[in-house]
Amino acid sequence: METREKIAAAQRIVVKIGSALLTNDGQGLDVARIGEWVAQIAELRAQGKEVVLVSSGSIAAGMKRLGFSSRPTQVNELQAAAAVGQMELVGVYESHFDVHGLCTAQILLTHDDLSNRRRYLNARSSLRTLLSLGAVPIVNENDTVVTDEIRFGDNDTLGALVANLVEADVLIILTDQQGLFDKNPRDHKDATLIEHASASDESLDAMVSGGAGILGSGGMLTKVRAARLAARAGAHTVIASGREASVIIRVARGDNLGTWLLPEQGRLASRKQWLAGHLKSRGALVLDDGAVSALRKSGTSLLPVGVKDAEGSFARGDMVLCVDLKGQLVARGLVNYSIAETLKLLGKPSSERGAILGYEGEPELIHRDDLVII
Ligand SMILES: Nc1ncnc2c1ncn2[C@@H]1O[C@H](COP(=O)(O)OP(=O)(O)O)[C@@H](O)[C@H]1O
Ligand SMILES: N[C@@H](CCC(=O)OP(=O)(O)O)C(=O)O
Repeated sequence: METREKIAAAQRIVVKIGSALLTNDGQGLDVARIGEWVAQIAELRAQGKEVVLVSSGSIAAGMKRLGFSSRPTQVNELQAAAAVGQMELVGVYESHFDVHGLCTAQILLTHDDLSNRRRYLNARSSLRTLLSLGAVPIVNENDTVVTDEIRFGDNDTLGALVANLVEADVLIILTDQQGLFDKNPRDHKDATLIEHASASDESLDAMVSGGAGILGSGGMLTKVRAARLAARAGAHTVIASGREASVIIRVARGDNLGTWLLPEQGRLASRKQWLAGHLKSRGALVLDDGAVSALRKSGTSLLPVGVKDAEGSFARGDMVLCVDLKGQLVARGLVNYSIAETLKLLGKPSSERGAILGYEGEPELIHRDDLVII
């Protein structure tokens, strides 16, 4: 029987509240319920725990204000709705936290902010400073400056990246369902709740087809993936219903509520966490079986001799995917050579690189410190 002692012992918690829940299925922001979650977060703070809130709801709130009856499809309308709604959202949070004597801080992040190592470190330092000063950071995607290609889109992924950023022990994802079911409960009355599973369990993916509700963006699949991302930093994830009384307090004290997704491995080094969360790649390297097994079993660097093919338009220092001969993802890493140079080095021993390139360069295509196995 699994117990949730590790969750009860958590010192740093990220709470993600989804759009479907926050807006009470489209009826504008559910101000009363937001007040209940805030009171629970204030109680955790009083217990000495640190909490970062990742809150959706700007687009849904802005839609109501601007009179849209359904979620706009045009990017500029989504951006306008987010700009209007974010004001209301943080205003509601601030007035509720103020009642408990807690100060709030708004953090709006984009994909670029977390992909760029320097900005990532800046965001991490700001969040840690805010926590040390006793403020409650409220994070959302900076929807007004992102277009579809570079959006996180759903806030589950953002929640996991924030959990990695602050090295949280637990990520609590509140949504409009009791947790993860073995099939979508909106369509299947006989769906049963999964009480706990390993975050890396691939059989979970087949349970979550069917996408998001009318207001949410990611559905359950992005929550399962977020749990996997958080697990890389050693964090536990609990997916639970935000409509349960005292849900945040109960989950945080280790009650058996919702779905608990466990990390299997220990914390990855901080640089590797950043690599794992770095979602946009510029190309791919196709590895032979020997290279795949060297990476997986021995944790070695990737040498040109084990690479069969390269595609994309990457430059030195860019993120590339490493796939096996069947196209399955094996690793991600920062490549030492451009695509043109990589194509010249394919399959060659590293000792020949000077003669091939006309300069010495590094022996590895990707150094093991810049590589994260998937
Ligand atoms: N296996 C599943 N278990 C629970 N919910 C599921 C499952 N598969 C799909 N869903 C859907 O995921 C929705 C929650 O995701 P979403 O609408 O994105 O919410 P949020 O805004 O809280 O992120 C649920 O309302 C449900 O219809
Ligand atoms: N940044 C968006 C959130 C997108 C969204 O709805 O995400 P999710 O709550 O994960 O379904 C907003 O504030 O509207």
